[in-house]
Amino acid sequence: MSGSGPHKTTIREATCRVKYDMTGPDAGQIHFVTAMAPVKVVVVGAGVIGLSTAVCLAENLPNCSVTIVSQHLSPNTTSDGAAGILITTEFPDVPVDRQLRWFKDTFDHLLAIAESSEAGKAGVFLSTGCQIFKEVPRDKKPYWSDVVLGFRTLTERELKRFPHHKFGHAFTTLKCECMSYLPWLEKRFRNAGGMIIQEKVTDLRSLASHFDIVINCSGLGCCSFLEDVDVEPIRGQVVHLHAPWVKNFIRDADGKTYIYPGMNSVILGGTRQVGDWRLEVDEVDRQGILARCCSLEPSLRGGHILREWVGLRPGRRSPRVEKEQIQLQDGRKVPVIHNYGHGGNGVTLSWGTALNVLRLVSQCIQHPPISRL
Ligand SMILES: Cc1cc2nc3c(=O)[nH]c(=O)nc-3n(C[C@H](O)[C@H](O)[C@H](O)COP(=O)(O)OP(=O)(O)OC[C@H]3O[C@@H](n4cnc5c(N)ncnc54)[C@H](O)[C@@H]3O)c2cc1C
Ligand SMILES: O=C(O)CCC(=O)C(=O)O
Repeated sequence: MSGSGPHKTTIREATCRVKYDMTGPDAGQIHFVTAMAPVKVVVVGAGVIGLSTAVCLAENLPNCSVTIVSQHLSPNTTSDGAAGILITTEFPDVPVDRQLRWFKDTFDHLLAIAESSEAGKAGVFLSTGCQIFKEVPRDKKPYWSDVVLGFRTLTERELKRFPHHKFGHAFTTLKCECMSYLPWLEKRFRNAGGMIIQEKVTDLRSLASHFDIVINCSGLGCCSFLEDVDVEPIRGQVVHLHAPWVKNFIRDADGKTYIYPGMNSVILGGTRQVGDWRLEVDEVDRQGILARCCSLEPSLRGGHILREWVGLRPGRRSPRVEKEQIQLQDGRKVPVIHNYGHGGNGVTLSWGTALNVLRLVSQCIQHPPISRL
């Protein structure tokens, strides 16, 4: 954090932390908390990864105070523009059972929201459709098939809709629209006593000098203060179409063409341009997206464009969810927990990787390398 400190920066309704109810059943714990200063945790980033992580920590660790420091807030993060469909790929450097847990934890968390009266406010709902393949895949049943609902193979009759494709899956998954979900999470975070500071971090070390534990959820932004040669942008362009008659999603398994009906528009995608930092809408990309999507779902030709958007996915061979330690000049060792590099799967893995961070922070608190504890 820069020398200006939290009070001189843009603090959005900074709320005080009132974790313990003096009159509640946990009144006995008040003594403990007031006698011991809370562990000060800072989360860098307020996209879907940062907010999910901050909520998990603030709601589950009563002896921690949690602050988010973020350059951009909703609706100006990459997460805000994501299609928000829960679907995953396989990362090469993470054991499959760990990836499965990240996905299942996220799915179960969002399914509970979709089934609750909060669903509309949070922008989370079930979505049914199919994923189709131009060639029959070697692995006909992906490792995540039991996480989604009603997974099955497409019938020959269903496949007739897609003459250029030879195989397909049908299933029900979730769609989590971050334009609604992020403000909803932000409110939940503030209700748990969390504080948000809008500021750019330029150096983790100086941030660490103000906190006991640092959590890095800065997505592609980590490039500005971290040396990680594996991180690169993967540009994605989408078109929002008004076509309310389209109810089911269609995804080409190559990941380049998809049609995702949402609350207010159908999202058509996409592009995956590795190393491309351009944020402007590209005319040629738009024509390609429309042509490919209309060839899968010809009725889209009757829709009209509402808006277009470009985002840069935080590309990495595999997400980085792990702990390291940095040593400050005064000798103090501060744990830094990374949670970034989710590529095109950040919404899909958001709650699962946040819970993973919660487990890592809990270990730090039980075995603190923090000199003041
Ligand atoms: C077109 C498109 C469609 C997508 N569709 C899906 C989908 O359907 N399903 C899915 O799972 N994923 C999807 N994704 C991927 C998803 O958007 C990302 O994986 C996800 O947004 C990453 O979240 P994040 O919180 O890590 O990053 P971001 O949303 O980029 O958030 C990073 C945060 O860190 C802050 N920050 C960065 N640097 C600094 C700094 N130096 N100091 C302070 N703060 C900093 C930023 O301001 C921001 O608040 C899509 C992506 C694109 C581009
Ligand atoms: O891959 C998909 O189909 C969902 C959209 C997405 O995740 C992306 O464009 O990054």
